[in-house]
Amino acid sequence: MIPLYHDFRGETVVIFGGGSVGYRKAQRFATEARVIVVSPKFDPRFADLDSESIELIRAAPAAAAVGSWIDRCEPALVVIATNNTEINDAIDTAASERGVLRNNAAMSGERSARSVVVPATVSDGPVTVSISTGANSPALAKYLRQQLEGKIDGAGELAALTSELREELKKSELSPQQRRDAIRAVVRSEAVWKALHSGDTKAKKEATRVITETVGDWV
Ligand SMILES: C[C@@]1(CC(=O)O)c2cc3[nH]c(cc4nc(cc5[nH]c(cc(n2)[C@H]1CCC(=O)O)[C@@](C)(CC(=O)O)[C@@H]5CCC(=O)O)C(CC(=O)O)=C4CCC(=O)O)c(CCC(=O)O)c3CC(=O)O
Ligand SMILES: NC(=O)C1=CN([C@@H]2O[C@H](COP(=O)(O)OP(=O)(O)OC[C@H]3O[C@@H](n4cnc5c(N)ncnc54)[C@H](O)[C@@H]3O)[C@@H](O)[C@H]2O)C=CC1
Repeated sequence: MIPLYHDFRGETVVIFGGGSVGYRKAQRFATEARVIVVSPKFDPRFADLDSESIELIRAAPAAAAVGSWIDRCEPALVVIATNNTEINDAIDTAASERGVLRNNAAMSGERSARSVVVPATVSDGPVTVSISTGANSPALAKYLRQQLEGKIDGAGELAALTSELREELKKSELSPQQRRDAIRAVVRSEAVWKALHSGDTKAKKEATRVITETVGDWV
């Protein structure tokens, strides 16, 4: 399996099943997408959710009706998380027939076309590290995520800083090779990471110094 990143802003995600798995996936996708959860019962934690992006629909669609629910919601992704195997299979088939991406939470192992896996994720700003065990061991994915938590602190800020520096470098006389060397030196610099971790404003100054050290005068 090859990981890809998908921008869900402005998109709809439909989740069938409002149990503990439906709740976790709803929280996750509501950070970007509009989320619709279809379920006859909801995990009590949904009542405390303060998110305008999540709509709860109390219904228990029959196997023959799930396709029309998908047609009405026009989702970018369908999450399959009911405790009813027959319904889960019917949703999987209906989404597949429509060419809609689906995340089947009730299934492990090999996937077919457009059947995607949700990885465990560690984020710092726009930087995300995702862990998948190829749909073999979710508990291991979670454990590895916990081990990585806190390890990428500062990466979000460094992404923003290097993005700014790349623009500045493009305006200089440096060759493309020199610009690449400069950016590579900045992201590897212990002094830059140290400045980011201490939360002061010296990171840009440090990065500028590292670039000069690497390629000479450039400003
Ligand atoms: C295939 C996949 C499909 C998908 O959902 O995309 C899938 C499937 C299944 N999970 C099951 C169980 C558990 N899942 C978790 C936790 C997570 N599961 C997630 C992803 C995935 N789970 C995908 C593979 C990802 C990969 O490639 O590694 C995470 C990473 C992301 C997320 O869902 O948000 C999230 C951790 C988030 C975090 O904390 O960072 C825990 C741990 C816990 O609860 O403590 C348990 C109990 C322990 C255990 O059983 O391992 C079962 C059996 C259900 C049953 O027994 O009935 C199935 C179905 C089956 O195996 O048949
Ligand atoms: N991917 C993952 O991380 C995990 C997946 N699972 C699997 O995911 C599924 C759901 O697990 P849980 O949330 O723990 O179960 P749960 O029993 O807490 O929730 C299932 C929900 O589905 C609803 N439901 C029943 N019929 C429905 C229908 N026709 N349409 C819509 N909703 C319907 C129920 O009312 C309930 O709210 C199970 O198949 C389980 O094996 C379980 C644990 C983790």
